[in-house]
This record gives sequence, C-alpha cells and structure tokens, in this order.
Amino acid sequence: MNQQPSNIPKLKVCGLTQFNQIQELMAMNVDFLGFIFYEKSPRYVLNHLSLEEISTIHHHGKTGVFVNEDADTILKIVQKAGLHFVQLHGDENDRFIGELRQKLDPEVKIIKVIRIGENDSETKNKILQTFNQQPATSSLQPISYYLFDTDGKAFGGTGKQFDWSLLNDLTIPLPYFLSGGISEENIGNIDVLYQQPFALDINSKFEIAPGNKDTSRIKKFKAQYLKDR
Ligand SMILES: O=C(O)c1ccccc1N[C@@H]1O[C@H](COP(=O)(O)O)[C@@H](O)[C@H]1O
Repeated sequence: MNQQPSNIPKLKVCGLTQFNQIQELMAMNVDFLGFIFYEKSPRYVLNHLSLEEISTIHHHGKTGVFVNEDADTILKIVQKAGLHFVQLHGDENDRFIGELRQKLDPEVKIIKVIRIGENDSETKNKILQTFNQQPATSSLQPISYYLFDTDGKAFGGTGKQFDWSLLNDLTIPLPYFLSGGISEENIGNIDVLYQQPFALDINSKFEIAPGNKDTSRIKKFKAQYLKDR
C-alpha cells in the first residue's frame, strides 16, 4: 500500500472496467481499485473483464463491490479474482456478515456500506444500529471499515452527495471511506468533518461514460487534493 502521511485520505477509484485505465491508475499509486460485481450496474465489471483477467492485476487494494449477493458467490469471486477487500453495498445484516467473515480468508477485509438518506433521526438510528452490530469481543472483527454513501434506488453510483454534517453527530468506531458524488466541486468541504475519512471513494463524477474513467482528471484531483493539506 502507498505510504502517505496519515492525515491524507487514501483514494479508491470505483467502477473500473478497462484494463488500460487500471494500469494508469496503478501508475498514479491509487490505493484501492473498485470492481462492481452487481449485474444491474452499468459498471458491471464482468461485462468487460473476466475473473482471470482481474486476477492478473498486481495491486494490493483490489475491492469487489457486491449488492445482496450470496456468500458462496462472493467467496468464489474473491478467490478467482484475487480480491483483498469486499465492499457490501446492499442490505447485508450482521448475521450474513458474520457468516461471510468465517468463510473468507482472514486477510480479506470487509467494508460495510451505510447508505444515507435524509439527515433525520431515522437515518441516525439506522447508522447507530449498524455500529452496534459489531460484536465487541470477536477474535476476528467482521467489519474492518465503513463506507458512507448516498442512498438511492440503484444502491450506489448515484453521483449525489449526502449531508456530510450528519457524520459530525456520530462517533464512528472504525476507519471509513467517504463516498457519494465526490468531485472537485465538493471535496473542498471535507474540512467540515471532525473525524476525517480514511479514504475517499470516487466513481461516476470522473467518467466519460459509465465504467469509462477520465484518468487525467483523476490524476489532477489526486495531485491537487490528496497532498499534504
Ligand atoms: O457505481 C455503481 O454502479 C454502483 C452500483 C451498485 C452499488 C454500488 C455502486 N457504486 C458505488 O457507489 C459509490 C458512490 O458512487 P458515486 O460517486 O456516487 O458515483 C461508490 O462507493 C461505488 O463503489
């Protein structure tokens, strides 16, 4: 993993489908490469790359994005594609996550997505319930990271920002990825967050078309915003 001063968020680029773009991102030291294994997504990676091709990508941050997928399918994809992170972007409950944790190699880390709707007490309660699902005394912690994204009918890739100030009302018990319509236009507001993100997750705002990334804009974004601030 890329060595950076700890106050600078890492960068995940999600929804990758093109080999040449993946190589460009690796040359820029992007920390996480996201592949969407959700058939209904316009960024469904298996329409473009096979599991064998993904397995040949030598990078330590290969992340598979899954939406309400069954555990055995996730396991098979993780093993065949050589993934390091599993991003659960649907409505997976703690029981499912615990079972998946038991099946996965301990080195493979789970990122649990919390999709955020309105900034209201119902949303805050939903988030707190998810935090409480983590068993305090587990030898192998089921969830290693949270990822906060904007809620929407398509589960993810909405291109919309949620109200980040909601995070300031919470004590987030794990490092987290900040996601949902992140671009040059809103990243300047990141300083409002008391608890800074472990990583930024960018996706549809850096596309020419779904799955086709504008790598030169990503390069500029990384150089401008992910340097020592
Ligand atoms: O991008 C998708 O098509 C997608 C579909 C289903 C689940 C997750 C998806 N992408 C994730 O959405 C967030 C935010 O994306 P955006 O910046 O708002 O476009 C990101 O974490 C992707 O992993």
